[in-house]
Amino acid sequence: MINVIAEGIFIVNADGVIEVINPMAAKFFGDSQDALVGQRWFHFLHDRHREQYEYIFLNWKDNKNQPLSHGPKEVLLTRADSTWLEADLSISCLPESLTQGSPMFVGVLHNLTEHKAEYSELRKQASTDHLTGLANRYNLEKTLNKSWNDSIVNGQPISLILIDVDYFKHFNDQFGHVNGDKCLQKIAKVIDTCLPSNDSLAARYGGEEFAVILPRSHAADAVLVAKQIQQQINIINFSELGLPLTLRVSVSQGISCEHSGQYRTPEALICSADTALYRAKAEGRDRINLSL
Ligand SMILES: Nc1nc2c(ncn2[C@@H]2O[C@H](COP(=O)(O)OP(=O)(O)OP(=O)(O)O)[C@@H](O)[C@H]2O)c(=O)[nH]1
Repeated sequence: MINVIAEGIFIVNADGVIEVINPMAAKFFGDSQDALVGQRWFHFLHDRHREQYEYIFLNWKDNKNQPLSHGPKEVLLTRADSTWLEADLSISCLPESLTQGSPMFVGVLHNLTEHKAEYSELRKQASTDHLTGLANRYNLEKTLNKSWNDSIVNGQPISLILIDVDYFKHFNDQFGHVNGDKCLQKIAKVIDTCLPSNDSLAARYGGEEFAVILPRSHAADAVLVAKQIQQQINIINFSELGLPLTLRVSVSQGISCEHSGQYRTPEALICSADTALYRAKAEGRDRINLSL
């Protein structure tokens, strides 16, 4: 039965030496069944887990109370060809009635590689805006909370820019929603290229509104980034979409900066940038307003 089962199964003695191994477990360990029998199974664990299991197995004989059986735990295998494989490992002590009194253990391995890849893809999708590829609002709020806490702990400033496309309804009405989407993609790309550091984040905040988090940045640094965004957006070319060569878009931007306890929460920082953005709109658009 164990030869056809889709999980990796191996049986080891009290020294951790493999006595029986099924084809799936042999595949996980990266060698033939014959070559694996007689080897200590924990030698195929990544350093991170090897010492722990070696210790448990080698001490088990002196301390029979030490629990060795456990349900699924994530481990990293270092296979015979030195590649890695992420797996769930369960270990159970076989009843003595089955092993003629000598202690034996059965290990069950479940390959996690596909789950991990799917999980990381799902995580990526859950935090990304599908139209622009920027971080979505959920990701923005999560990152802002983290950056905010880091800044407070380290006594560093943090700035936030809110960016809203000007007269975008007019753009959609005149050139169509599909071109509107392409325009948002171009704007997102520009904003992303204006980020000054790896820990800055550009996000789509909502419809035609974007946000930039600038950890370790004073207001003056944020103004420089906003100016760069303004200039680069002003020169976006839409001619390859078949739109007029002279077409120009602009954005209004509101900036807030926390540097010495002005704001009590990340939400207050967002509110303040929003008020500054509102003023930038009211003052005529295509401009940057700094919240004081
Ligand atoms: N194409 C497209 N349009 C969007 C999207 N999300 C929001 N919009 C449009 O963005 C427009 C926003 O319009 P308004 O809130 O009136 O703002 P505005 O026309 O940009 O004017 P101001 O912000 O005052 O300068 C609306 O027409 C929305 O339909 C989107 O994902 N794609």
